[in-house]
Amino acid sequence: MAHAIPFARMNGLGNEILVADLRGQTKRITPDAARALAARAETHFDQIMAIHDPVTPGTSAYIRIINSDGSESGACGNGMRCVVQALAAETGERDFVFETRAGLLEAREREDGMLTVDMGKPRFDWQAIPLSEEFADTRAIELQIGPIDAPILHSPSVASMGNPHAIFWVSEDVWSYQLDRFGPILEHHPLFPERANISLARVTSKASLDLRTWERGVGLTKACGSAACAAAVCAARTGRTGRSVTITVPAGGELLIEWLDNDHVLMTGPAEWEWSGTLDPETGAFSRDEAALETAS
Ligand SMILES: N[C@H](CCC[C@H](N)C(=O)O)C(=O)O
Repeated sequence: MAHAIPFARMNGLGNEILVADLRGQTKRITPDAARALAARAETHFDQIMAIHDPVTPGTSAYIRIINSDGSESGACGNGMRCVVQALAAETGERDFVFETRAGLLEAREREDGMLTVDMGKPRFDWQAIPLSEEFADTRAIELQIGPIDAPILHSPSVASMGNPHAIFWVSEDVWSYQLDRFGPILEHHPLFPERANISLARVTSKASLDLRTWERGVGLTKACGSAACAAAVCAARTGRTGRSVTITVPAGGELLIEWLDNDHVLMTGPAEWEWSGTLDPETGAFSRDEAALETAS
């Protein structure tokens, strides 16, 4: 591999993340490389967080977010926590300002090792999400799946956290719905010209909810940080919860989401390093570091 770059396999509450270091060079991870990495069990991922040199002065890095189908997103909460943990370990710094396609965001590693990312301000206007037709009130839009007179899922809240989200409120266990069947249909629904992340949320108290997500460009994942933020703000906005919510995700872990008075959404949770290696950003060929292999064997 002539052009190998370092990367780390990590996860954020089970959301499978590759953090790739492209600082100091102009190369980008190609969609083909992303799909090749996603197709192999060892490197199968939900998102690649590609760290590039900063573009805007005063920022720590520019982060490109790549889904497993090779498409790009403006936000990835779980991946951003992984980036913070990796860079904090490398530099000893705790506070960072990152730039993504969706703008600037601040993040930090706390003393207790938890990672907090300021996911910015949610957007609720229909053009920002975006929707393909006008809805004056996005707290509940007209969209349903199942029989017309007895829909299985209906009236989602929609929001943008830098990426599009639809949140369907359910009263049964989030596992009792066939999200693997409905997810792809709703992700590609004509109402969402840029497709959408589709979540099922069950409110369990005024300060907690269970969440399961079908991710745009990926499929079912074990957790989705930006969906957790979207679900929390939509829950607060519709009076289902207060503005501070603990979200339980399928892998069993928890994220704390706080919607501050200044409209910013803070997400706090863990990240975990699994192993490191090098990869070719053009082909996706990779190898694991020997030290990691020794530890694993
Ligand atoms: N796993 C991510 C979401 C990735 C977003 C992506 N699926 C899209 O919007 O295309 C998260 O923790 O926020």
